[in-house]
Amino acid sequence: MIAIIGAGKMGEALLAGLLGTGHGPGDVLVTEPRAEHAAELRERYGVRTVPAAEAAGADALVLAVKPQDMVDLLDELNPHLGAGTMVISVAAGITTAVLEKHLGDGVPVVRAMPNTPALVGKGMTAVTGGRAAGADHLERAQELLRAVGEVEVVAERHMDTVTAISGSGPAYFYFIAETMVEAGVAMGMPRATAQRLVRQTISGASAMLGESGEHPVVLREAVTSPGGTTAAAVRELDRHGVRTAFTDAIEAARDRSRALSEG
Ligand SMILES: NC(=O)C1=CN([C@@H]2O[C@H](COP(=O)(O)OP(=O)(O)OC[C@H]3O[C@@H](n4cnc5c(N)ncnc54)[C@H](OP(=O)(O)O)[C@@H]3O)[C@@H](O)[C@H]2O)C=CC1
Ligand SMILES: O=C(O)[C@@H]1CCC=N1
Repeated sequence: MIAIIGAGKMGEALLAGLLGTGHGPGDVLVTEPRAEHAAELRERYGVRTVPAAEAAGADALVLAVKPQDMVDLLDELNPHLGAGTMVISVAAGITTAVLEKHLGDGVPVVRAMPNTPALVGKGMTAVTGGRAAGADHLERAQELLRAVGEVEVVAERHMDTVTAISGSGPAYFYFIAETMVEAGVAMGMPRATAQRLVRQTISGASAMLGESGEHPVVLREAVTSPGGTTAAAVRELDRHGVRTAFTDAIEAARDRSRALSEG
């Protein structure tokens, strides 16, 4: 049995992803404190919603509450954890040491960082195990998360960088998509046309990146005709320091993830 505590944006994406890839609604319990949202989840997914104390007995317990709510939740769960329960936290910044401190030293914990494309089975998740998590726990966690996309095992020291790159990463692409649509509209293009062009362009570019195995520089060079439009556009991006802005943005996300572990 899998239990998910916190069915917000990420918890629900994992729930929908798991149910869409072979897990039955009878295999998943959900804890959601807001009665109205809990009723929606029961209606939409056919899952059972239960109090946290009951979810704590599941074989795999996924914690998807905000980092700021995590310590209170861990203290609440501590007395109710099942003997064989493995805890998987997806919270940004919350270290395995914090999880172990509040759940007990012998509890197998896995820190994971998924992303919202899990909703459509295209997630990218990085995982790292705590002190009591053996190879079998890490394998079980990977198997569970592979249901919603790809999984990579990383050393814990990389988890804040993972959070900044793949955890927050989808937002950077939506930001670019939004900017491209608005640019088209500003130049007089109907909004629906601009949206269609941008959606298919980003989805096509990302399919090429995923399927060709080429470095992004090679793919960008193939679009950049000598003396052409792309070269003019890239020169403007460089003039405005977009590369530096992106690097600074990713560093800020990493630093925010680190700060979240400090409460
Ligand atoms: N969004 C994303 O792309 C990603 C998020 N994450 C991580 O996932 C976690 C959740 O983020 P996100 O989904 O964006 O945030 P949301 O605010 O959308 O979700 C948090 C959910 O937790 C619920 N909740 C709060 N306290 C409890 C509790 N004690 N028991 C059960 N449920 C509770 C909230 O309910 P209510 O609304 O009623 O308060 C809400 O539904 C964070 O730790 C974040 O770092 C990780 C990777 C990507
Ligand atoms: O914005 C956040 O804090 C979460 C973590 C990664 C993506 N969303």
